[in-house]
Amino acid sequence: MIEVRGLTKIYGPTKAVDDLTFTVKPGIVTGFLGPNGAGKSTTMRMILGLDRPTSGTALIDGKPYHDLKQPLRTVGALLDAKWVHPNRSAKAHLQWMAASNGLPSSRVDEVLRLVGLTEVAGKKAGGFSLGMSQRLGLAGALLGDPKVLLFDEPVNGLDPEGIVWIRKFMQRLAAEGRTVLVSSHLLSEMALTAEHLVVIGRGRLISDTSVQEFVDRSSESSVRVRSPQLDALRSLLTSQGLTVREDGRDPLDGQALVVLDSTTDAIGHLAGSNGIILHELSSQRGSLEEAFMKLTGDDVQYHAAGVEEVMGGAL
Ligand SMILES: Nc1ncnc2c1ncn2[C@@H]1O[C@H](COP(=O)(O)OP(=O)(O)OP(=O)(O)O)[C@@H](O)[C@H]1O
Repeated sequence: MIEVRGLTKIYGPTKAVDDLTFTVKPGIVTGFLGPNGAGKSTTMRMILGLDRPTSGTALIDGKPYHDLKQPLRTVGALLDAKWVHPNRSAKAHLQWMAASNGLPSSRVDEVLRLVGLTEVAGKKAGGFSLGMSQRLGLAGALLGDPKVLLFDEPVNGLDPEGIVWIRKFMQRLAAEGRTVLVSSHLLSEMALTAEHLVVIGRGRLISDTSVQEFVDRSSESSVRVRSPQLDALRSLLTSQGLTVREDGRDPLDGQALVVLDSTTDAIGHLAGSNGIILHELSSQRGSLEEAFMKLTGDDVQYHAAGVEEVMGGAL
């Protein structure tokens, strides 16, 4: 379990992390989401004792990182996959890590197998692709068989196959009962990976809910209906106080209506009990990224304002 309480970090004029409070529970993947510069890395660094908080606390299994007796046995982290010595083999790198942390060298072969690097264990890590480097980083994080894992943007720059692999791997680690915190600036990726979401913007907490709740709450939901009795349907819906929009986007389908803030169940019942035939009844959702941008819009540190300024200047 990770407990963050009133965590704050100030760098000169910048409040990188601003009074953050949240808990990361075991058994599920928790996504740590925010636009670039929101303070995700700084928060993770403070949890891992790499940065000192200006105020507040970050506890791992009830203790600050520096009070952990054998940190690598409690918490593993993947912050920057490229910090490996380029001339060392993957195996030598892990053996060095194990030796310097008092972990048995027998664990090295085990973690190489877990991340699927056994075949290339003797190769120099400097020649590894990003995907292989990420796997090596994961192997390092798992050396001490820790119950708590932190990953900072682990899928950044990976190809689709690498992304799916990492996603499944993190879910497996959580299913084993571990606490898994993964940062990302992509909601769509987190929606597929995590069960719970901690969302921040400009260092502040925006939301701390299940992924489902976050998606339901933040994306506009509407229902698209087609009917041979469109006029009767429109009158019925508006008589119920529903907001209805014409949707002519598919001329081959004929005319359709879009009903805002309602459900397919409610409209199906209403049409059925009034004897109106429906040819289509489908729920529509705004894209997740749209929802995320709407929610964090005011909190994005570097707005695309530059673009408007350039455009404005050109006009
Ligand atoms: N060592 C530092 N000195 C000064 N400012 C810093 C330092 N580290 C981070 N910051 C600032 O703190 C803010 C948060 O940065 P942080 O890297 O934690 O964000 P992030 O959410 O991880 O974003 P990204 O995905 O871009 O890394 C930014 O404004 C950043 O410029």
